[in-house]
Amino acid sequence: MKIVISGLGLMGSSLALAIKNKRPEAEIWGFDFPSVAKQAVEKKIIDRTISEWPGQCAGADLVFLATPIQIIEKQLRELNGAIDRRTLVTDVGSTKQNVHHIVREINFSGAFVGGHPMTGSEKSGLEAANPLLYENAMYVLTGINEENKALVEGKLIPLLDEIKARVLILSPEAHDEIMAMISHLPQLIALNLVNLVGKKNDPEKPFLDLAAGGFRDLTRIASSNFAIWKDILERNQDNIKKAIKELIDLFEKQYRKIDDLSEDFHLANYYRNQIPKASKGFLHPLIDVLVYVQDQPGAIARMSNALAARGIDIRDIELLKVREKEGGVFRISFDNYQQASEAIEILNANKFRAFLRD
Ligand SMILES: NC(=O)C1=CN([C@@H]2O[C@H](COP(=O)(O)OP(=O)(O)OC[C@H]3O[C@@H](n4cnc5c(N)ncnc54)[C@H](O)[C@@H]3O)[C@@H](O)[C@H]2O)C=CC1
Ligand SMILES: O=C(O)C(=O)Cc1ccc(O)cc1
Repeated sequence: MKIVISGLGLMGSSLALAIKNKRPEAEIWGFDFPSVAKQAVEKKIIDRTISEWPGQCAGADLVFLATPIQIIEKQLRELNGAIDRRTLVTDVGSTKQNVHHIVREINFSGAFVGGHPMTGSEKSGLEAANPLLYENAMYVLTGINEENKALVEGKLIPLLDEIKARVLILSPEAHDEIMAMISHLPQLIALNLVNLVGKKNDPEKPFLDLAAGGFRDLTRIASSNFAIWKDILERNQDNIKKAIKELIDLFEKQYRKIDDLSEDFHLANYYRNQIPKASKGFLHPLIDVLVYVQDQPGAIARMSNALAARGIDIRDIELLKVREKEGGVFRISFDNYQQASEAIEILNANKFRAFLRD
């Protein structure tokens, strides 16, 4: 199977690693700026680079576009005429009506289905790649039709199943409306909250020093990369403006009855409990613990066995830094603070150095 991934940043590199883990026989071709593509080959994230774009995409089984949204749009136009309907092109962009609009407008020569994995992070670039990023993540597909159905069902969905993503089919319109509310509005809320408080911070009144769990939970994504968000906000601006208005209305109501919010708390508790616990949800970030591990045989097994023996489930793991002969720093992530603190206790008792990540 020949798979092309354009854009070897957080989403593209993580996808490449996940596919390679499950399908070692697949040939993964990567496309990015030459320096990035070269690094991706050196780190064995991809098998080979595309040196002639779009020509070398011809004959591929699958092409994933994982660049910023405006580049996805540009590359769709470039691929037009270079591939035929035997190649299924899909993207991982955060908005969907825009890409379907282009596919219709140019009468795209390949097969196309929209995609949006509901996973990611505030980090970007190939260094942030994580082979487990797609595991248990919802993965939206849009615009399945008679023309692309056989390839979507025969090639794309089986691959997504293998990397343990959970496919959900939506219309591009429903996708963009939902994203405005559950992804794009939260991004703006995080920005506003951090900026509001950050501007007031001074030595006399150290707002930021005191910012604890709730503030941190709500604002992790404030560190996101504007290069990605610029396009998202532009492409989904109508839905986002509607979402902002609705939020302002809610705030105005609360402003008028700040002493009587029991109903709001009641409802919020009820809805919050309905977010599926088993999937990587936006409002359910994992709690990270950093662990120093000596470069000794079996050290990782000792770490995971110690936690498994006490019934603590590691939800994600990543090697952050490694020095030969000295060992490395692992990020291990847990479902909640309680499990994370228990894990820290167990690991420290087992002679690891573990602590909560800021
Ligand atoms: N960051 C996140 O959490 C999520 C992002 N997405 C979507 O995934 C896409 C990629 O986002 P990330 O991986 O976060 O970004 P990133 O910044 O980590 O990676 C983007 C990659 O595209 C490459 N690129 C940029 N312009 C290019 C060009 N002209 N030609 C070739 N390569 C080019 C960059 O060099 C970089 O390696 C975006 O469309 C975003 O909307 C979707 C879900 C989650
Ligand atoms: O880090 C997080 O929790 C995110 O929400 C990241 C993210 C950013 C953009 C998307 O389209 C999807 C996910």
